Amino acid sequence: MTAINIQHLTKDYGNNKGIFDISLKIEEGEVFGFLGPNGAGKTTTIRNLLGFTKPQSGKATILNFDCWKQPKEIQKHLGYLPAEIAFPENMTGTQLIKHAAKMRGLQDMAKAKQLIEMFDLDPSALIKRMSKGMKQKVGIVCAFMHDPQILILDEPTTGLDPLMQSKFVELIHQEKHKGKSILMSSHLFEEIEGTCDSIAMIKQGKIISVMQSQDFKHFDKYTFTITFQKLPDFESMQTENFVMKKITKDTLQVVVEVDDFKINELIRALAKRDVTSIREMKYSLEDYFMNFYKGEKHDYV
Ligand SMILES: Nc1ncnc2c1ncn2[C@@H]1O[C@H](COP(=O)(O)OP(=O)(O)OP(=O)(O)O)[C@@H](O)[C@H]1O
Repeated sequence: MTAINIQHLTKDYGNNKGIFDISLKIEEGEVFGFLGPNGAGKTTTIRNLLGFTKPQSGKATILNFDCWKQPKEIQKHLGYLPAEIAFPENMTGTQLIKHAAKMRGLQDMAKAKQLIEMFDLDPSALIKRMSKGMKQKVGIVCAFMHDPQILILDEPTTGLDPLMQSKFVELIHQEKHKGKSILMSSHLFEEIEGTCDSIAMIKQGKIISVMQSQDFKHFDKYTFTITFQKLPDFESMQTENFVMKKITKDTLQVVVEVDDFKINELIRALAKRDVTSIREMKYSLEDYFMNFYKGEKHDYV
């Protein structure tokens, strides 16, 4: 069964802001990454799924329930982590978690306890005294504790330190293993690259591409900016068999792109020369997608 089905959804805020004719399908048991730069329309799409806003046209369903007309039915099966959590500040984390459980009629707090331990959270503090990361952990407990079939997570690792981010990835793997359907938004490719079965990219309110994991997992290129000490080394490097993306004589700098299987070759080439610095450049989201679509597929618009 399709877990989340978005068909031709449009929410136009004017001035080209909003989402326009968005269609996406997330199948049962699938982890789906929703990627896009700031302001691209990720939260707007998610707010429509939650039934918070009415689309001007199109339709979204979760487990075949209409997101706008049947949000209560959906709630029973849904865990939601908002991008910006607005908690009542005068409660402690424990009170809030208990309150959220009561609202859901949840008796069994075993999973909540397990999550609190996993994320090393002390929920006894007042929420207004909590750091952003601690609040995020409380949000994660509330989103996952009732073991929902569907999870919608809006920028879930915001505020988490690297250790906690990797715990979060572990949690996603556990939930996926149990057959949960997960929609996860992010503006960081690396964040969802390792967890998602599919990734959709949204830009200026439109879906510009959808990729399956077998496509993006095979994309392993690295880009390095290398600075040489001496002109002859800088010049001779250009005769080596590497893709030079940029050559700057003034600074004796080259930008080299290599496939992961050619890394050793690059190291050998550099060992012969006097290098003053080498820096790996992270691909931007768009670079990843643009590279992927170069040559192979042409549905990039
Ligand atoms: N209620 C609203 N009224 C008017 N414009 C809005 C409203 N909500 C969102 N927008 C605009 O719609 C666009 C999409 O916003 P949205 O919050 O969906 O982006 P996002 O992809 O979630 O971004 P971010 O990564 O920054 O959270 C933005 O230009 C935003 O300013």
